[in-house]
Amino acid sequence: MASDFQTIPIIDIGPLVDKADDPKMAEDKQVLEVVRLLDEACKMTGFFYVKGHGIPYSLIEEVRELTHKFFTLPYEDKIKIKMTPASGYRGYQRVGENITKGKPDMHEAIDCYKPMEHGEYGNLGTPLEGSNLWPDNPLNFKSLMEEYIDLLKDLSRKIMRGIALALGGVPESFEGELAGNPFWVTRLIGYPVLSDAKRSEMQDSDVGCGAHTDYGLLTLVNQDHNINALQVRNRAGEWISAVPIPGTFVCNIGDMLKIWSNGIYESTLHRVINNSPTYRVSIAFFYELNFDACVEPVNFCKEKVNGVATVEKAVYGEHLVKKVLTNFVM
Ligand SMILES: N=C(N)NCCCC[C@H](N)C(=O)O
Ligand SMILES: O=C(O)CCC(=O)C(=O)O
Ligand SMILES: [Fe+2]
Repeated sequence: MASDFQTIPIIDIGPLVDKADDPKMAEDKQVLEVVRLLDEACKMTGFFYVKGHGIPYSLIEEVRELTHKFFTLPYEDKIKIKMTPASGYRGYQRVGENITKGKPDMHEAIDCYKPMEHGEYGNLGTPLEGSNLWPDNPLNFKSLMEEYIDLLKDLSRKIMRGIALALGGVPESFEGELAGNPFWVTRLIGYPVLSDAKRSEMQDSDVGCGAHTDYGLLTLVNQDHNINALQVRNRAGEWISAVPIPGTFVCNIGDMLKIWSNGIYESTLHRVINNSPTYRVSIAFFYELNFDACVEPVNFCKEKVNGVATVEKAVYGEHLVKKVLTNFVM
């Protein structure tokens, strides 16, 4: 259960990243200390920063710089990769097109999903079938993003090995049938500057992204420096800023991990409000389960609450498709 946290912990995951593929990782003192910190963070806040992750600083900066460049292009250029139902909901969406709890969000974005072949998951996958739409300007956009996504996939797998241990499982708990072929989502997001009048009034309609939880296992957010916009809700209902810490990722757990852990870890509500005079970019990478994975509370997490399941099971792909179809009314 989330607590009345006032700050979000920073975890140096260096030892976990180094030893995540070592068969003896679960006996390593330094790894176990990282695991303990992950457990505490997942229980207390559902959010934490990671440092010592091994992703080059220059790459982290460059993906945001290129994303800034794309969003400054004229609208006619951006809609060349327009997101539609026919594109598998992949591509560019303008400000206001994404909807959270019935209200348009004040952000534009490029949405990407793991490529999916026609018929790969039967009817379950149909709405998301396709491959990603990348702009041809900036020139190296596609190759840079694909490199970034590959690295974040592997990093997430390693963090999930730590989280598996934290919950009392084996390191491979989130591999094999459940997440051996993990689905992923990447959102490149831009939050425009509000007019001065709006900034002083701050109406509801000026929310960059309304309060929501993420859908899968683990999210890694790479956000612009010097703008406090991402906010996380604590148990008392206060919104706590996830202030940018250059070189780190903000990590948070999603709905599927809440189910698997029988609610021992919760997917914490968060929102984005860019009330600053500067355009803000963030790259959110979502590491998920196998698209067709059916997830239910694992026995050893049920045992911790008298053997009772406190959450409903779900098929990941169904949960995602339902969300995507209500996020965009087209
Ligand atoms: N894949 C994720 N988590 N996307 C979050 C998108 C923003 C919230 C969305 N409109 C909603 O209502 O869920
Ligand atoms: O822009 C951010 O900092 C977070 C975005 C987010 O929460 C999401 O896309 O799910
Ligand atoms: Fe989110």
